[in-house]
Amino acid sequence: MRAWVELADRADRSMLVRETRNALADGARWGWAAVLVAAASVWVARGLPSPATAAAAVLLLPVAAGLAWWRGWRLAWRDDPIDRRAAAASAARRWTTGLGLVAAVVPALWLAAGRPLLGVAVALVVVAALAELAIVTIPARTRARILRRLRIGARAVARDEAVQVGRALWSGMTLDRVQVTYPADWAAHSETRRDDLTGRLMWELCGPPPRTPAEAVRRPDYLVAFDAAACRITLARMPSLPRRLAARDWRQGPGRIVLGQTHGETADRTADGVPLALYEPTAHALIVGGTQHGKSSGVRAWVVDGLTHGVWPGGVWAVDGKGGGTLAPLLGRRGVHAVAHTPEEWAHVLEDLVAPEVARRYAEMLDWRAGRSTTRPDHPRALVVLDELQQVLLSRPDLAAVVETLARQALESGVILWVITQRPDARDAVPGAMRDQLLDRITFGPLSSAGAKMSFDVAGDWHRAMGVAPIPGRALTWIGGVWRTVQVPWLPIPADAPSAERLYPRRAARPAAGDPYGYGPPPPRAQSPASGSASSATPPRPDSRSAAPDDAEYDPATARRRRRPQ
Ligand SMILES: Nc1ncnc2c1ncn2[C@@H]1O[C@H](COP(=O)(O)OP(=O)(O)OP(=O)(O)O)[C@@H](O)[C@H]1O
Repeated sequence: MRAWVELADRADRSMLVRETRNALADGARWGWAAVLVAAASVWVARGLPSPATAAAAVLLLPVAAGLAWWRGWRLAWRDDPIDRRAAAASAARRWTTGLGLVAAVVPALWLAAGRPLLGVAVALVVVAALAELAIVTIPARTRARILRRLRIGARAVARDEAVQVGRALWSGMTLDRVQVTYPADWAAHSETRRDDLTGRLMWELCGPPPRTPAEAVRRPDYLVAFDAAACRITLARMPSLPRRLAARDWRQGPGRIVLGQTHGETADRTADGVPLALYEPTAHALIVGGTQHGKSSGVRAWVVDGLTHGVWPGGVWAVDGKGGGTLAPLLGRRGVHAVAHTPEEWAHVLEDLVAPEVARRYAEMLDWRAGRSTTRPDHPRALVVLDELQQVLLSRPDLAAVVETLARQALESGVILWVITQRPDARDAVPGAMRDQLLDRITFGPLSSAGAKMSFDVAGDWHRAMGVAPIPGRALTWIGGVWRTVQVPWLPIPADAPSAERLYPRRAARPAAGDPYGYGPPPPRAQSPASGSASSATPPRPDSRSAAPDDAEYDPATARRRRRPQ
């Protein structure tokens, strides 16, 4: 019994079984309608042979019509005309089925009474015709059903009959694009209203949220675009991406990282037929995703790509709060200042290496802007990766002040922060002061609606995050106001795959003796103006800036660009 129930449950969940059942049901109804019309035509053509049959038909048809009307009225007497019409249509379909059945079975029985073989042959022909009709009309009926579902969903949210669903483009039974037009007086400006409508349409198209990874991988991905001027929403299906993209040197030119393979229309360039999303970091980034979806591996690939393409001329520091070791292959590489795995190392890197460097740069920038320095500071872009910052602050709450200072001063100092977390919706996963600074957003795998909202609060468009499948390395990015789905390059660890070594920066010279982590000597501590730095000891007159070799405003991005190797 249990096995049967489980089998029935699985059949219910199977898209194929569901479509086949719908097709047979719909097809049978249409088939019965065809049989009914054919039977009536034959009957009329033969001159209404039997008065008794004619009388039965005359009686039966009004009874059927009356019962259909009554059923429709009873089912929906309280509701609006749309529901009433839908109920009446469903009742009419059932009655057509019943009458069609009578129209097919009665003559077959009548024939079979004297000539059984002929009766069986007629029955077989009817069944075959019905089955064929059901099969041939599967695509048309599936399309009509999908559009009907969208119409019902859109109207339920808009509460207005003027919502129109149309201009659909199809590939077979797959909906590639559809437009939903809403009335001009509909409250489309309200974010919750838009979210409701998009959520409902996505639900109708993609089904309920997936329960297993396999379901999620099969789930289609649609992009939603609002056109306020035309009062229109367009849902467009995203073509699928590869499940793995091997890392390589894409020759994207200096200063840019290859985020991954994306869809043709959002690609920045194509390399060997692969549409690529490129990234030139100018803001801090929040990187989010459930466990094992490829966050740390993706960051490793991007850091390495950046190091080998001059994106981080100021170098990289990494604080691995999980201590998982995914970033360990970066240790000792050229351009990598430090990778910290333990609480002592986190403190050393943040307090002794990163904080002084940021403070020094910040002081130089202030001196320049205040006119106290004649030399425009040259701050090559550097990167600090903070993986599971929550863990770091849990073990070392004393580092909170350093982290807060970083959040305030890093960007102005030409230092970019990448903050990685598994739980964007957890309280204190990322300190509030820092979170507001993380403008670029990247999520790996699917998110809960709360997680999606927290990750993409900047966009007000969070429902897009629901469509990304839990494929390792599959990410959704919100950078510079553009949504992109990418498959991030997979860069193995050289210890596992020695052939990957050539993609990493070369190893630096052996660490000096007495250097516990192999990080090299810390950079000089920042000196406050009061302590007598070169620039503050003899503050130049305000107009001395005009004598500077380059008197443009200080801009960390420009400073970084000037230093970028060609
Ligand atoms: N870009 C990718 N392409 C294909 N597979 C990947 C990719 N990135 C990661 N993987 C696979 O997913 C596994 C987990 O990756 P990773 O440790 O980076 O995930 P994570 O999200 O950081 O997980 P956690 O938060 O638990 O550390 C890897 O061991 C690898 O097998």
